[in-house]
Amino acid sequence: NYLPESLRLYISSRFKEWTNRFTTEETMVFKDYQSSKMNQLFQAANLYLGESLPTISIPRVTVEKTESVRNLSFSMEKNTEMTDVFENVAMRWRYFSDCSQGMHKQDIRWYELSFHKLHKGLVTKSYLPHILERANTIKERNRVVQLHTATHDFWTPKPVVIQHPMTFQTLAMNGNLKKEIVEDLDRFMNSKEYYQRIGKVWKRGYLLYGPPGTGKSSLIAAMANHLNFDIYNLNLSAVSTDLVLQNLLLSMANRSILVIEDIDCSIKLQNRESGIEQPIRYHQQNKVTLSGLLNFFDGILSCCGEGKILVATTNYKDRIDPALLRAGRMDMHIYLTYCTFSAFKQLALKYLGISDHSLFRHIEMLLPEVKVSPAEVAGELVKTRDPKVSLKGLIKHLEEKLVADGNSEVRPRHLSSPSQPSKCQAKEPSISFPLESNGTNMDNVKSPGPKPDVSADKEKAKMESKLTENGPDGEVDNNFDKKDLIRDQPLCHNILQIIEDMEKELLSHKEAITTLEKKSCVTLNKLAKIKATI
Ligand SMILES: Nc1ncnc2c1ncn2[C@@H]1O[C@H](COP(=O)(O)OP(=O)(O)OP(=O)(O)O)[C@@H](O)[C@H]1O
Repeated sequence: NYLPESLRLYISSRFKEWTNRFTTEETMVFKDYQSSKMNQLFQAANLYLGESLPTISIPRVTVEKTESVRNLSFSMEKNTEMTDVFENVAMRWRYFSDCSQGMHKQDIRWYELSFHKLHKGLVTKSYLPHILERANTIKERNRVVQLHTATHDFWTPKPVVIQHPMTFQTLAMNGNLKKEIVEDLDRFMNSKEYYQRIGKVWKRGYLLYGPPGTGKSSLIAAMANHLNFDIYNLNLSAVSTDLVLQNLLLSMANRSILVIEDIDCSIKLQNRESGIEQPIRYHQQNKVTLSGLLNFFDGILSCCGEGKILVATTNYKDRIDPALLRAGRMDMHIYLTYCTFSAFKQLALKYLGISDHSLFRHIEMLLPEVKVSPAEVAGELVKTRDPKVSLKGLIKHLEEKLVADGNSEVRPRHLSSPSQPSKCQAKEPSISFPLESNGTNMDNVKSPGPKPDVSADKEKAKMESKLTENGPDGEVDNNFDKKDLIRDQPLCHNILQIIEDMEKELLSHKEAITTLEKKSCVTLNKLAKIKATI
């Protein structure tokens, strides 16, 4: 205390210098944050050392398991040390943590790595790169698939961990198609150097299209699980401008799948060909345009990050602007179709644990005749665990659908065009024909025509009842007087018009009945054939 401080500091630094001459050890420090940025070497060391901690003898370790990782994580306790051996050289690691001084107190953490000074070259040139590479592998292995959604023009800060059980093993799909998709994904993932060599951006676009319930969302989940990629789900109609769209894309992590579901619902059809650039949403303040979207596919997607996959889904491929569909934007168009027998067998194995059954033959005959989605088949199979009961339920469902599909096409001609409604629609004919042959009725088939005008109907019903000498309920109307007609010219004119309308309507009913009879015969024949085969 008798010496001035500057002199004390000088003496202590010279003393350290002098003692260092005799020490053979060197130490590197890895702080968790460097200039307020996360230090990648600290993180890498954390993962790398954590991997060997369960295998070495160490008095205390911290173990944790969080939702965002797959496996247990081990880390060193404060002020403890361990030794790692790399190329026969001992590397001594110590872990420290402390509380920072100042206004905002926060934890600071750091590792110290000590080694013989002769091995400094080995540490910087080989050991540290090895740690970084190993940490990347561990990170990938530990990763769980997360779902990011965009709200208020940003990705949600807390993504949801998806534990979707759908994988390519459980996805029921025509064997070849599944194989082709998996091969395409694997080829893409292993082609980073190839893309670089040919000067192409490392990205791939898939268009999934097909009727509802044919497994488009399930396929996306299977892709994400296969690649262990996060999913970024983008609803274009919730994005306000092209600029926001760009920012959203730029903030996506690498190795992720961008999903745009129901792309046909978000984009104004043919807006390029018409020459008028329409916003995707029609409210005035929204300005995401098709050209914005194309730039987004070609430009931004091309320059940011690597290994990006884009998946767009639609139920109606023909509603999408061709500009979006061309190769380079959508490289693979995957049509997901109604349930085939091969897909059914996969579902039966998954849901009932059976690979064959005497009822399979019946189902094999029915499936090509019925438009049924895998989702519907899965819905039937999941109802009970008893294979026989479950398969019988499915057969009943398929038979009912077969009959309904066949008959729903049959309707009086004038009703099939909603833009030209019949003048005599009040009674809603034909739609609810009961099918006596098999007990199925058509009550659930919707009328395509507009709702009838009830007041006008009452008037017509009155006229018609007079003409037919029957009341609206089919009772005989004895008050009808034919002399009234001769006296009243305008009334005659109206009646003639009604007669013509009724004739037309009756004719169309007749046609419908004939077609229905034919269809019923075809359906009955089909069922008879299936029965006979069984
Ligand atoms: N190919 C399939 N293999 C196994 N299960 C399937 C398949 N397709 C559909 N399913 C089952 O049906 C459910 C609904 O299917 P999914 O949501 O994938 O269909 P989708 O084509 O995306 O339908 P939408 O067009 O209505 O969004 C799934 O959760 C899954 O259980």
